[in-house]
Amino acid sequence: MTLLDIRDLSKRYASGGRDVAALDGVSLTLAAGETLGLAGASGSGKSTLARVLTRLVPADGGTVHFGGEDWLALSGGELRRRRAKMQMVFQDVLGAFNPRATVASVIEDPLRIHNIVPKAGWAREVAALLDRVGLPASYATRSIRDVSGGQRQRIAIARAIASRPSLIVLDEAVSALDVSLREKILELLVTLQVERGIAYLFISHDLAVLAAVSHRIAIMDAGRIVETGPAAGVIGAPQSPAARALVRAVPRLILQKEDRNAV
Ligand SMILES: Nc1ncnc2c1ncn2[C@@H]1O[C@H](COP(=O)(O)OP(=O)(O)OP(=O)(O)O)[C@@H](O)[C@H]1O
Repeated sequence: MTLLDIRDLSKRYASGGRDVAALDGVSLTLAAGETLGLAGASGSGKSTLARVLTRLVPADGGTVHFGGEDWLALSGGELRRRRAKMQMVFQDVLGAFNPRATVASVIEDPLRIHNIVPKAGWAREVAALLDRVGLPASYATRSIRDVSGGQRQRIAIARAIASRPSLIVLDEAVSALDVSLREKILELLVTLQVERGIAYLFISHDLAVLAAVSHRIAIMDAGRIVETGPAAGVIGAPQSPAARALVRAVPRLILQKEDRNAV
């Protein structure tokens, strides 16, 4: 079942006298429960796509249907309500939080905003979500600034799944972590996906990361999707110059991993 249908999305930026087509006719689909890996060189438009999809910046043209709804046409209270279903995890998104914010308050936000459980149930729900991402319930009272980078990403994932989304957009979500932490977070994400049927748009400049989690991979270059296919195909036999350059940058051993089964 198609969950996300992106058609001909465009976004231009004018900066310093330059006019940049950050998104230049991007079309992609994502099935329920699927991971689509999105790779591309720096500046190819990956983060712009994440920001347009999550409604942080407006598109100039094109359409997005999410769960069958005209996603870019939603506004106000309707958009706020529907946002429960599309969450995001960016690179250290919680690092920008108020240093006095507690872990509990960060995870309670979506419970409150989306009215997931009544206030009396928040503490129990926060404890369950922390447990689900591998952290003790005692972390709830810590300040968000007093936890490590890896723990912060676990908390960001707990916050993202709190509103029971059908899609999570992850933009370089594991890029700041060292290799062993990164693997653990990727395992957690795959387990959560299997348990809850969540689809991921998984953005990374690192094909080795995408090889580990993606069912399909799309390659971006200069605001365009230049290649899409099953992960094993794109990595094993890249067709476009952009995909070939990304594959060349990854050690051979890592790419010998088995492809994830198609959903
Ligand atoms: N707010 C902005 N103002 C002006 N130009 C921007 C802005 N955001 C992005 N761009 C430009 O749009 C293009 C795409 O940028 P984007 O950040 O989406 O690429 P990216 O693939 O995510 O890169 P990276 O991997 O380095 O994050 C780049 O040329 C960038 O300079």
